[in-house]
Amino acid sequence: SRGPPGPWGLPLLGYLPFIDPVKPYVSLANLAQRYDAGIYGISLGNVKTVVLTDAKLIRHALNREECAGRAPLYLTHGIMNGYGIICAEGIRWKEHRRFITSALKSMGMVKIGGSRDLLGKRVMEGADQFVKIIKEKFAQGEDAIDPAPLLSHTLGSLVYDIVFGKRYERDDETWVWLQHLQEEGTKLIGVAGPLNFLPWFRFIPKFRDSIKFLIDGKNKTHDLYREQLKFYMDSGLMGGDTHLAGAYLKEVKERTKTGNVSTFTEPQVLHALADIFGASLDTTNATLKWFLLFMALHPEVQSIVKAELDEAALARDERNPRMSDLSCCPYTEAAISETQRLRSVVPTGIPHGAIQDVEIGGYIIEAGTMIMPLQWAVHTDPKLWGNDVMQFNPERFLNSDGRISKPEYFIPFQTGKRVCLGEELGRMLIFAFASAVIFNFSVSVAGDEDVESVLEGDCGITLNPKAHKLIFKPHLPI
Ligand code: HEM
Repeated sequence: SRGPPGPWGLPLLGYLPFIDPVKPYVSLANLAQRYDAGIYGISLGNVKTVVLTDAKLIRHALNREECAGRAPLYLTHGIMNGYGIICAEGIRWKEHRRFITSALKSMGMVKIGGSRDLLGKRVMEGADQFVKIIKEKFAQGEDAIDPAPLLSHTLGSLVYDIVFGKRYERDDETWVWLQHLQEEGTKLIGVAGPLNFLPWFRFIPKFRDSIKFLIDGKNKTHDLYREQLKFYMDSGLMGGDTHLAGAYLKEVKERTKTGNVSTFTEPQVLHALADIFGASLDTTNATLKWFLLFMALHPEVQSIVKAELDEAALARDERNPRMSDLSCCPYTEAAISETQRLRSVVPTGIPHGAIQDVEIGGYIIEAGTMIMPLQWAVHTDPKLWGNDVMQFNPERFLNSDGRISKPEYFIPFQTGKRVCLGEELGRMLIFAFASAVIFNFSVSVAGDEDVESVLEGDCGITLNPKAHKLIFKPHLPI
């Protein structure tokens, strides 16, 4: 048996010292150019890693049961202890993946049907909040605005409502605190951070503090969620099919009655709800920040999107976009896809772990190996996308009759056994905010921004643009 080829590393550290800590995905993608099969092996500290950069191999590997585990990372296994859904494996993962998928369907995360319309309307109303706040700011003479905190609040409270059935006011102390934890947490938990690979790093003060922050944060947020669940149980108000917390409580009640609690225990439910909140918010938030930035930098694209949205609204004789417009606004959808391609929000991909030895691309991957589907390499490969691969060009997602066309090697949600289970909700959230903003405002970059640097971004678990301000000019007088 032989493993995939790869570079030599140092004892203990492996290849880690040669990876740019700011842009690990770029180092890993550059390294791929030495190994033309689209697969190579490296050691990251004590974690054996196989990096996949070929879309076909990625599709093949992520479809295999043997590759459906998670990587043995300290931050995921050490902090989450295998609870929840993102880090779970085996029976726990299967039960909760099935449960959450079906609960989200009942809440309206379906491609067609009446419940989708309800969820669509709810999501659109969440996006209107964003528009409303920007208009207020504009009326007060504030023209250059940092979109990040406003997105974090409006998108965040919408997602919180979907998961926990509650909305917070913008200045609520608990809510401000929760947003802060969420943001700092995702910064600290970078997939390629050294803590994951060198467990002894946790004795270094800086890292010890990060871990303390993460664990304290986890415990305190769980206290908050537990209180919310207790309220629903005591009051019997489980919220119909309007939030995931209620769905979980009903399931637990049912299972307790029939003596089949299985993995539906309190810590598991808390971790699962926290996972869904984080997984939906961080990814859509980062995507929207990139989208608004690209719109601001490409006025010609922005005006085509605006015209398309106008036409769709006009056809319905209405003054605002609707979720159903997603199916008749291919250019807008293409602009969103192009955003997801040019700035993969999880550039290293969310790694898997091999549960058993498995052969991929003619090489043996041993049980316990981390499998990294390097989205960045696939999404910036000139052999797939052409020489203008680093340019923002939505047209590459349109076919000759103007319809949306997404190639198989476009994998922002990954593929296979653990493919993002919230893809449809993610698409709805992004379309709602993207369409509401472009419909209402002309967006441009504030004059004094260092665009190059903003575009480089900051990479934690997700890749976000660096802080920046945009100018939102209402299309209609307000
Ligand atoms: C732009 C939006 C989003 C992007 C780019 C995105 C991307 C991803 C990726 C790359 C994965 C890893 C899949 C794998 O391991 O093979 C993932 C997993 C996951 N996503 Fe999303 N996601 C988005 C939105 C959402 C939303 C809205 C939800 C809410 C339900 C969600 C819930 C999850 C969950 C629970 C997992 C773990 C699945 C598992 O381990 O079985 N995501 N997502």
